[in-house]
Parts: sequence; C-alpha cells; structure tokens
Amino acid sequence: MSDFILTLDSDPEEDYAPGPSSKRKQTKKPNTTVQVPSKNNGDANAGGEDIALDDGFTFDVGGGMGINGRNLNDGVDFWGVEADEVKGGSGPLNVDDIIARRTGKPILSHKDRKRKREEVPEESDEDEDEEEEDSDAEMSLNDEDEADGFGMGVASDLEEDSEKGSDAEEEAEDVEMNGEDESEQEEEDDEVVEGEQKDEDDSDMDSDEDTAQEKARKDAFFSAESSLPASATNGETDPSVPSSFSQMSLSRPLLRALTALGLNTPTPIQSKSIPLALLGRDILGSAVTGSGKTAAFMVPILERLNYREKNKAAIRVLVICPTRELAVQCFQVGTKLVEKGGMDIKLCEIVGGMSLAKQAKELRMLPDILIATPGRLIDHLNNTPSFTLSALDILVLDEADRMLEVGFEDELNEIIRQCPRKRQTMLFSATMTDKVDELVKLSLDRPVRIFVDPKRATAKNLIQEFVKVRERQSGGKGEDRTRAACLLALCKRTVKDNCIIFFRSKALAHQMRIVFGLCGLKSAELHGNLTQEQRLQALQDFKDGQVDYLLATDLASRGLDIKGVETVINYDMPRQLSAYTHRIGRTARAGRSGRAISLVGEADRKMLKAAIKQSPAEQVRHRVIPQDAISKCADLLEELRDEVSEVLKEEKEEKALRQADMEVRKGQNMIEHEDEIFSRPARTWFQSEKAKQAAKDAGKDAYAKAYPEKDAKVADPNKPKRGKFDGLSRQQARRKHARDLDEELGDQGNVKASIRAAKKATRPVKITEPLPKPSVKKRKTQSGSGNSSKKGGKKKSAFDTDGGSREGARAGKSDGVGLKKKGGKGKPPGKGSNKGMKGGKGGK
Ligand SMILES: Nc1ncnc2c1ncn2[C@@H]1O[C@H](COP(=O)(O)OP(=O)(O)OP(=O)(O)O)[C@@H](O)[C@H]1O
Repeated sequence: MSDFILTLDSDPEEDYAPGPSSKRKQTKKPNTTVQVPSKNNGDANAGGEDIALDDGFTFDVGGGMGINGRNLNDGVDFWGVEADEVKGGSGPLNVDDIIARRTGKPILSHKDRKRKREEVPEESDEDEDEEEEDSDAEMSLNDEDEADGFGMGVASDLEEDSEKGSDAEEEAEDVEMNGEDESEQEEEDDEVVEGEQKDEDDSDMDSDEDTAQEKARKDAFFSAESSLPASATNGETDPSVPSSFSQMSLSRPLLRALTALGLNTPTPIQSKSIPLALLGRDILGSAVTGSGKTAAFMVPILERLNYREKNKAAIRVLVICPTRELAVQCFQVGTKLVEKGGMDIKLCEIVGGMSLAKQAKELRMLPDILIATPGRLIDHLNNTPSFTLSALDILVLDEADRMLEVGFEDELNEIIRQCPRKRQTMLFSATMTDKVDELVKLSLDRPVRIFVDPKRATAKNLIQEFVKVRERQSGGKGEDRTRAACLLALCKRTVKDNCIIFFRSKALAHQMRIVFGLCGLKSAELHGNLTQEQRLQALQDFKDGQVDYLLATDLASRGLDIKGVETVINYDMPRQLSAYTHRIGRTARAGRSGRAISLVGEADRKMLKAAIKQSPAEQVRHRVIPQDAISKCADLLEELRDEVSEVLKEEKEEKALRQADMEVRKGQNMIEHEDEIFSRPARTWFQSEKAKQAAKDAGKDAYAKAYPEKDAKVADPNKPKRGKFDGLSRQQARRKHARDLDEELGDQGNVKASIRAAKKATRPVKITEPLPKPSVKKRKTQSGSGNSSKKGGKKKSAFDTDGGSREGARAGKSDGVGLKKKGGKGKPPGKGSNKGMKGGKGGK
C-alpha cells in the first residue's frame, strides 16, 4: 500500500479545486417553513473531550424563543400554543454578535471579504495589509519559538515524516510507536481506547467475516438471488438492469418530475432497487454516501401511490429518519418530486420541536406519506386521537443501521408493533448491517439485499487526507492544543470555505466557533445543544454560503445533502468506523469531488488503520502542516485564551437575561392561554418513566462506550499497589507488623514478642502537651464516677477535660512528659492509664 500514498508537504494550495462547479449558491434567505432538531438526533455526543480553553464552560442554548419576524416559526412548538400566538422575543443569541461587539469588527465570510476587496480597491489594499500585518505579528511570535530551538526538533521530525510518510500503514505504525514514550496519563488513555476499539473491531470492522453458521442463517433469512427478476439480480453491466428511468415503466408525472430535478440517469442503487421496490419486495439497500438512496426509495413509493385507491384517504407510507434535519431533507425531496410531477400526493413531516397542534391537525387530514423522527411519531401515536398506522403499506427506515442502534431500539420496537404485519419494509444506509439478529426484529419478509459495490465504502472522488497531531508540535501544551492549532492553521491557510468540521463534543464545537470568530473566520455551529431556530439558521446560513465553516457534531454526520461542500475536517476521529464513513460522506456526493482531512492523534491510531483499510490506496494522502504554521496558531490560541473566556462569560450573562425574559413571556402566555393549555389531557408516553430512564441510560452507556472520556480513569498496572500498612496509624501498623511476624514465625513468635515488648519499653516516649498529672487515687475516684453519680454526684460528660476518662486516656502519655524513660518492666505507657480505668471499673 505504501507506494500509493502521496504526501502533501505544503499547505498554501488555493488552487486545489476539489469539485467542479460545486460551489454553494449564494441565495437570498428563503422563507422556509421547515424545521430541524431532535431529542433523538443521533447526537449522542454530549460530553467528550474539551480543548484546554475553558474547562468550566457551560453551554448557551440561546434565547430561542423569539420569532423575530422570520418565517421559521410556523411549526415551532411553544408548549402547544401556536407559534403566532407567542409574542415578543429577542431572537436567538448569536455569539458572533458578542465577538463583533468586543472586537469592533464584523465577521465576514471568505466570499464577502473577497467581494469587499473587489468593490473598494483602496480598502481592499488596507484589508490585505491588515491581514499581512496580522500574519507578520504571528510570524514574529513564531520566530521566538524557533530561536529557542523548539521548532528545530519538530521540523526535522516532520521532514522525516515527509520522507517516509508515503505509506499510510507505516504512518499508523509510526503513531503507534510514538505512543510508547508518552506520559503516564496518555498511556492510561491508550488502554481505554484499545478496549473500546476491540469492540468496534467486532461490530464495525469485521462485519464481512461471517461464520458458516451466520452464513446459513443469512441464506435462510434473505431472499435467494435466483428468485428475483433478472433485471434486479445482476450487476451494473447486465443489460437487463434498467439504465434509464424510462425503462422502469414509471408513470409520466414521475418521469417528468425526475427530469425537472435533473435526475436523468438512475444511479446503481436506484437501478437495482426501484424495480424490486415496485414489486413490493422488502429491501435492504446499501451504497456509498451521496449515491441517491433517498430517490431509490422515494421514487417507488410515489409510483405505488399513484396507483392507490384515491377515494380512500389513509396514511400509507411511513419514512423514519434518525434526525430532524434528515427528516426535513427527505420531506423536501418527496415534496419536490410531487410538485414537479403535479402528483396528487400529500406528505407530512412529523419531527420534534415543531408544533404538536399543527402536526395533529395535519395528521387528521390523513396524508399519504409521513416522514418522521421516532420520538415525535410515538408521541402522536399515543396522544393524537384517531391517529394510527393501521393502514400502512410501506415502512422505510432511512439510515437504518443507526435506527437499529441502542438508544432508538425501544422506540423502533414500539413503532414496528403499531405497524401492520403485512407491509413492505425498506431499509437503507451507506453502512447497512446485514446481521440477521438485528434485522429479525423488523419482521422483514424474505428481504432482498442490494449492496452496491460492497467493497467500496467511500465515494470514488473522495480524497482522504490524514494529519498527524503530536503534542510537542504546540510546544508541549497538550494534544488538544496541537489539534486546535492544526485546525486553525488548516483553515487560515488552506480550507477557506465550503467546509464542515466535525467535533466529538458540542462544547468543543462551540468553543472553536468563538476561536474562529475571534480569528475572523465566519462559522456556524450545528449540534443538539442549540435551539431549533439556531440549528435551522446555521444550516441555512451554511447552505447559502453566508458562513464558510459549519462546526458540527455527529448530528450532521448522516444523510445531510448540502451541495458544494468541498471539505470535511475531522477535528478528531470518531470512535466508530461507520461514523467516520458518514462524516466524510458529506462531501464528494453525487459524483462530485471532495476531500476529507482528519487530524489523527495517539488515541485515533486504530481508527486511522481501519479508515485506511477500507479505502482504496490511491485516495489516501498524508498531509503535513508546516511546523511554523502550527506554532503560530498555537501561540495565537494562547493569546486568545482570556478573550475566549470573556466571550463565554458575556454569552452566559446575556443568556441569563434572555432566560429571565423568556420566563416572563412564558408566564404571560400561560396566563393568556391558560384555559386552552389546561383543558388538554396530559400527554402520555409508551414507556413508564422507569423504562424510559433505563433506555436513556442504555443509550448513554452505548455512547460512553463509543466515546470514552479522555481522562477516564482505568487501572494502571504500573501504579504501585496500596501498601498493607496504608491508612493505619503508626501504632496499628506496628501491631499489624508484629502479628504478621508472629504468624510467620509460628512457635518462635512468643519469644520474639517478648523481645519486642522489652525493646519497646526502653524507647523514649514522645513529647506531648503537658497535662496535669493526676494522682492514682484521684483517678480511681474519677473512674468510679459512674458510681459516685449514683450517689448524687453530677455525671461527667465524656468530653469533660478536667479529669475523667479523657484524662485517664491521655495519662499514659502525659506521664512520660520530659523524656522520662519508662520503668523497664515491659509495660507500655498507656497501660498505666488503662489500668486506672480498669480500676474505676473495679470500683463498681
Ligand atoms: N439519478 C441521479 N442523478 C443525479 N443526481 C442524483 C440522482 N439521484 C440522486 N442524485 C443527487 O445525489 C445527491 C445525493 O443523494 P442522496 O442524499 O439521496 O444520497 P444518499 O445515498 O442518501 O446519501 P447518504 O448516504 O449520505 O444519506 C442529491 O443531491 C441528489 O439530488
């Protein structure tokens, strides 16, 4: 493999043009009525590591209540009150505004900066000078590093990489070897990851290695190829596989719609699955990302609906998607086809975060197709009267492997339970599982497996680059700091726009957005901690080219089809190969080109190997970012540290203000709409609170397994074990030692014990606080205070210090004050006092 991997050793490469005409359109913001987010957003990613910028960071979820005159609110859920009934609001909190306020400069997109330069040439010069100055300033900081020799070692190291780094496997080995001399903490991390990776190996990487038993089960479960029509069973080269939509005997309106949308020739997955789907067969479909799987199920659905009994309204098709964004996108594809074809088919999207009342109203109209996320669908199944799935003919699970994962399991079972047994079921994903155990629960009926080019996991025109991240590259400030510096260097020098950057945690994505803003890079974030409005806005801004970078969690990794995405950057490698495949699949879609750049650190080495293993060698590159660029960015990050904290602080304060404002408005709405709100029956859920919590915990566990905390504590075999005397006082330790010795010596134990006692008696006693020396007589009297109290004397408290038991307890020690040696009778110092106490008892 080594011969095929190119090394890119320099960064400024503006001329790199991943895709022809793939630029996103700069459009005016449309008035859209579609929304996004979800509770089940595939974004089980909360937590995870943070960069070292601010550990105590808490998230802003923004105001989010404001409608702000935008048309985004049609379906937004305000505790059941229609959106237009909610008044006021100040719009979502935008961290860019805070940054602009603090820096006094608006953050412009790459395109806007360019346009500004073109429009006002003089200003443009100024701007350019400014940028130059900035970089000069950074340069000088970097020079200091080089002057102290720090840069040299790393530079030589990188040169070494460049020479030998043409072999990606070697690269992985290299990372592995480097791990050996890392810190203790990192060794701990390694152990955690290795354990996890082993599991992943089982589930994710070796799925194609079936045992004979599993093969037999699959043969029994799946439809035999011979039972399929010739057109569907053979490969792409088979002339009987339809090579055009017109050969599929589709109705005119549908053909018209396909042509209008520019879908002239079916993709391989479409060629193979549409004819079978039209026959009503259950399908398990898999093809690389961006290969047109949505149309592969949407076209046969619409075609079959064209021939339905039109006088009988019913919900006939259900498409389930794991995220709201994906459901919305799927709804849009279906709606466009219906509109362009002028078909009489009603679609309805049922996703979380949108108005329940509005959705209930739409459900009552009995749309033909429902496109839903699981949680909201179940909510309606339980709480919207007369809504049922009893007339369902077709069930589609988009991103089916994700839907089969822990976290969605219970909800999926509940939905399947409510679907009629006799139905057509279609499952699609780029990383589709064909494990029978997972599929049986969907009660498929002899499904047909359509795995297009199963050996190919990624798109043909997708270049995958890997950047090695080493702690010492940022002056030993930690791997996270190096990662952040590498990312900044990449974005400042190479990837100027049309880029999605994936992060393992929401907090990290947010912090990096602030860093980007302070560096003048225009970005938006997309993850589950944002309000629906913020998520929708982020996606729209990115699609419109208003922002250059979309900083996202895995919420955005599946299914999203955003035209013009040229680069995907993995700030950190995901813990599952399927997640990696989906992330990088956001670029190089529908035959276009694209590239994925992954920052690979110590903990990522297994995933790196797996990623390389699943990709053709000619698509894999080793990228080297020049050390001086990394150092400059590391210094810049250090400089920005305080400012980032300040922005976070300001954001938190603003959020608190908005929260208070929101509460007031919420209260007002509650008063205004009290009757309506309280007249509704309480909503129910299919699970008990306990079961819901258990499912949640299972999801969390699965997440924790997939995303182990970096600093998770694991047993370190090198760590010295707890000593047998740890936690014991000196006296207790001596006694224990003596006991052990006695046990060891057996019969001789008594002799040794006497010797020890004699030795001990000759030891000087410690100097302690002098206490009044009580006379033995007095002690005796006091010790017998229990009796004396019976005789009418006041009972002494155990805490009284003027005698009594406490004094007695200390007497042994106080007796010896003044380095007085004890009498050589072998009596330990405390014994006298004990005796005194006993004497008291004896007085009873
Ligand atoms: N027959 C076709 N001809 C040209 N373009 C097509 C065709 N079918 C689909 N496309 C386009 O390909 C792009 C990707 O399609 P789609 O989102 O369905 O891919 P996918 O396989 O579902 O991807 P993922 O696995 O990431 O979910 C879309 O922009 C779509 O318009």
